[in-house]
Amino acid sequence: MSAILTLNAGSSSLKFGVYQVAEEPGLLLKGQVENLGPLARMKLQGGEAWDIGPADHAVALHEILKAIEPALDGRVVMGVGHRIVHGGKTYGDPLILTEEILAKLRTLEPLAPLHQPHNLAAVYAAQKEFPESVQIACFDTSFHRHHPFVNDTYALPYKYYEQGVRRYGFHGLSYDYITSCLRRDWPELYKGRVVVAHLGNGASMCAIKGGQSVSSTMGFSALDGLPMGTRCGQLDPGVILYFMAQGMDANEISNMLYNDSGLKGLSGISHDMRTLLESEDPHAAQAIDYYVFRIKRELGALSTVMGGLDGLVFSGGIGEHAAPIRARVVGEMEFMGLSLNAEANAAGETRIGTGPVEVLVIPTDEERVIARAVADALLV
Ligand SMILES: Nc1ncnc2c1ncn2[C@@H]1O[C@H](COP(=O)(O)OP(=O)(O)O)[C@@H](O)[C@H]1O
Ligand SMILES: CC(=O)OP(=O)(O)O
Ligand SMILES: [Mg+2]
Repeated sequence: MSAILTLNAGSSSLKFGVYQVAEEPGLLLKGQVENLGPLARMKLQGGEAWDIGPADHAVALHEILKAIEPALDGRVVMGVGHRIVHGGKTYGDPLILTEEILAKLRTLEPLAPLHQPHNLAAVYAAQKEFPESVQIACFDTSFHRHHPFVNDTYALPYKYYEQGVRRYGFHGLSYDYITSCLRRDWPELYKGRVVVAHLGNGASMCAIKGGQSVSSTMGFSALDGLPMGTRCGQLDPGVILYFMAQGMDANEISNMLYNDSGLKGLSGISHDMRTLLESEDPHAAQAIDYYVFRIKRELGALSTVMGGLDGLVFSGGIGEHAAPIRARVVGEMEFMGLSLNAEANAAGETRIGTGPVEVLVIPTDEERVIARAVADALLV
């Protein structure tokens, strides 16, 4: 008997899935270590959750390997699928990792410092733990690889585009999953113009037309676009020049933009939307206002790119669970044909709009997209 393991290192979590090998992989166990930092928690799908104390990605992986043993129940892990956040301009489709490819992926670490090093560390750990398994990379950038040039470039000297300074876009495994749900359950909408808002600790939005990514709010790195838990989102590059002129070096600037900005930096309270929504501090309200403002701005821009909007889908930790954020976005975009069914939104239903633009909440499942890719590789 054999099994598939999936590992998905996000910026605040390490998510995993264990599946039976099949064309449509059969789920055996799913869970995550969330809130990485001093107070991390292990959570298994279906309820069980426990504190594991301080945990970085390495400790989380160790805990996960312990937690999956009963689910494996003697099955041999034949394939481990990894979310690899950055594939650069070379890598798109899922592939079996070799030392040579891993070396190339390591060169992309500076472009995604909150993810890529942890993604690759998980590959080495899995190779050691399951020596008979193949390691499959599934790239977060892949869904966006076919953007039209105008959505793929910056207005820099062209040689930098050729060097790979491009708008890659991320959260592609999540968008891929949501698109597969639309194709199955909302076939008319699937053919139309949809904006998906993946609002997790990292956050981006994507314009998807006829099932294809047209434009994403994220670009060269996972910093651009929406403000996030600790990342700044869209920023005038002049601000970076100003910091440099003040004597800050690249590490200091990077640390500020990736770790100390976004909801955390603006509120001075927390990176976690739950804490901000509960807070009465006016700085929490200001950070939420900015968050909602940017989502609305991007929704307008992405709709324009597609020539209109047929549906908006919320996903990711905040998109799936923060009803007040959804209510504000939808309520403040009525002029574009969005309208909220407040009861359905508060009750956590899938369909929360009253039309004419469809508004949906679809929980993402990056693990399933990864598991399908591993099954494809194992069953050839
Ligand atoms: N009930 C909730 N209300 C508001 N925000 C929530 C809620 N549950 C989770 N979140 C937010 O979701 C974030 C985690 O989202 P997730 O997509 O799992 O993260 P990651 O980017 O690490 O994959 C948390 O940081 C938290 O801000
Ligand atoms: C790319 C990215 O920001 O991922 P996550 O939301 O999982 O941190
Ligand atoms: Mg994530």
